[in-house]
Amino acid sequence: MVTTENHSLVKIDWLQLEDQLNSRGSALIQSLFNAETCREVIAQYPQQALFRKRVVMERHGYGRGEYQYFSYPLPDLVAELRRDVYAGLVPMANRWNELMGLATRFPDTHEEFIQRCHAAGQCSPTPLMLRYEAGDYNCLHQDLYGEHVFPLQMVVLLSDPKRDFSGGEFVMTEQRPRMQSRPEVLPLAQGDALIFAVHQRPATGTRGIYRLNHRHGVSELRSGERHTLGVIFHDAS
Ligand SMILES: O=C(O)CCC(=O)C(=O)O
Ligand SMILES: [Fe+2]
Repeated sequence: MVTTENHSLVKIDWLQLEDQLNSRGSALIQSLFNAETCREVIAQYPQQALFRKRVVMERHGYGRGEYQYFSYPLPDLVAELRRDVYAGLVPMANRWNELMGLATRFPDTHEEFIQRCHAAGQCSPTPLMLRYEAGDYNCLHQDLYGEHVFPLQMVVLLSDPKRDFSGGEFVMTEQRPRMQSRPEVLPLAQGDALIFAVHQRPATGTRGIYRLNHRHGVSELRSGERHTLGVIFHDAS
C-alpha cells in the first residue's frame, strides 16, 4: 500500500527550497520517494478506476506519449503530498505574488484553496501520471487550467534513468521580457521531485522587479519507458 511513510517530506527545508526557486525557478528534492514507492505508484497506472481522463498527447499536438488525470478521491499518497507540499510552499507563493504586484493571496490550507477553485467552476482534479516510450516527448507548456493558478507545481520521476530509459530529460525555459528563452535541463534520479514555477516568477533587475516567464517539457525518449507523477495545486475547469 502507498502511504505517507513512503516519502520523506518531513525532511524538507522550505526556506532553502525558496532560495533555489528564487534564483532558478526550480528546486530539487532528492529521493522524495524510495524505489519501492516509485514501483507502487507506477503500478497504479493501468488501474483505470483511479483516473477520470486519459489524454493521448499526439491527438492534441502536445507531443507524443500519454497521461491520465486522477479522479477524486485521490490516492492517499497523492492527496497527502498535495496538501503538505502546498502548505510548505504557500508562504513563498504569497511572497511571489506580492513582488509581482498581483492582488491574489493564497489561503494557508490547500483545502481552502480548492474550495476557491471549485466555487469558480474549477472542479476537476489535476494530479496526473504520465507515461512515455521511445520516441515520446512533451512539448514546452504551462499547466494553466483556469483563472485560479497556484504559481508552483511538482513532478516526481518514478522510473530509473540508469535502468528504465534513456533521453527523456525534464527541460525548463526561462524568458525575460522581450528576450529569447533560456533552456535548462534538470537531471532527475528515480524518486527525485522537482518543484518549479508554473508560468511566472519575480526577478529583480536594475529598474526594479519584473516577471520571468517559464515553460516546461520533456525531451524525446531514446529508449525504454518513463513514468512521472505530476502534482498541480489548482483544479481544472
Ligand atoms: O513528465 C515530466 O517530467 C513532465 C510532466 C509535466 O508536464 C507535468 O507534470 O506537468
Ligand atoms: Fe506539465
